[in-house]
Amino acid sequence: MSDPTIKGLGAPPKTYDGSSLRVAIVHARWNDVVISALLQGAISKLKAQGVKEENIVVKSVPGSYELPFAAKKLIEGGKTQSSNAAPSMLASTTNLLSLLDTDRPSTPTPTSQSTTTTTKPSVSTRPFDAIIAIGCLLKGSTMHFEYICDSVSHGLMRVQLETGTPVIFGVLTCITEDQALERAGVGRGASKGHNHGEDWALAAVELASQTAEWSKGIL
Ligand SMILES: Nc1c(NC[C@H](O)[C@H](O)[C@H](O)CO)[nH]c(=O)[nH]c1=O
Ligand SMILES: CC(=O)[C@@H](O)COP(=O)(O)O
Repeated sequence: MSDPTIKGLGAPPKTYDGSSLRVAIVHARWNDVVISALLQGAISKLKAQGVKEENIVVKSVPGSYELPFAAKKLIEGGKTQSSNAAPSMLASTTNLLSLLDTDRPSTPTPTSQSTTTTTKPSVSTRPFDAIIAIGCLLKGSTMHFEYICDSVSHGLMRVQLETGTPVIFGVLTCITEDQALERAGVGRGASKGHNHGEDWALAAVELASQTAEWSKGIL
């Protein structure tokens, strides 16, 4: 019998509160069985960490190759949306919110802020505190997989370093379908595996919370 594995994520130094955070998830649509499970895992865990539904924006792109570009545009769009939400414009936040609303039918459209006339900046138009980029790359018969894995991993790293907004690497790079299904918690064998979307949500809340403190010099 083999030794038990030592592999795995250690406990965080503290529990992070996501109630004031705004998070965007951008996901590819390739290999949708896996993507759907990862997306649901990420959304449920974000909510469990206190992130409000109206502060979770979900967008999709065709494939993983599109993720770095989309992540960067969402970060920029969140900043633009925030600066547009000046007090004089808050009466029409319905229009502003529609620019970056979820396109996933299962995630309801935010309504609670749509008629506000307060002069306090709305939490739903603040810049994104973190992005989760979700994709599932499966090895085929050509070098397509290798090129996309390489560009997407480097691209997402570059986006977070250039923008200062954490970008969570939620891209599975799998040789077999079973590897992908098990990492989405929907394995076909006796063990369903573990949904890594949940881990990515935890990473997003942790990095967003730490970044907010570190940026203010709270170390
Ligand atoms: N084969 C996979 C792809 N391929 C599509 C590319 O990501 C891209 O959309 C296309 O080349 C157009 O730019 N995408 C995945 O996410 N997963 C794959 O297994
Ligand atoms: C989109 C492609 O280039 C496609 O032919 C890749 O094929 P494979 O996934 O078998 O490498």
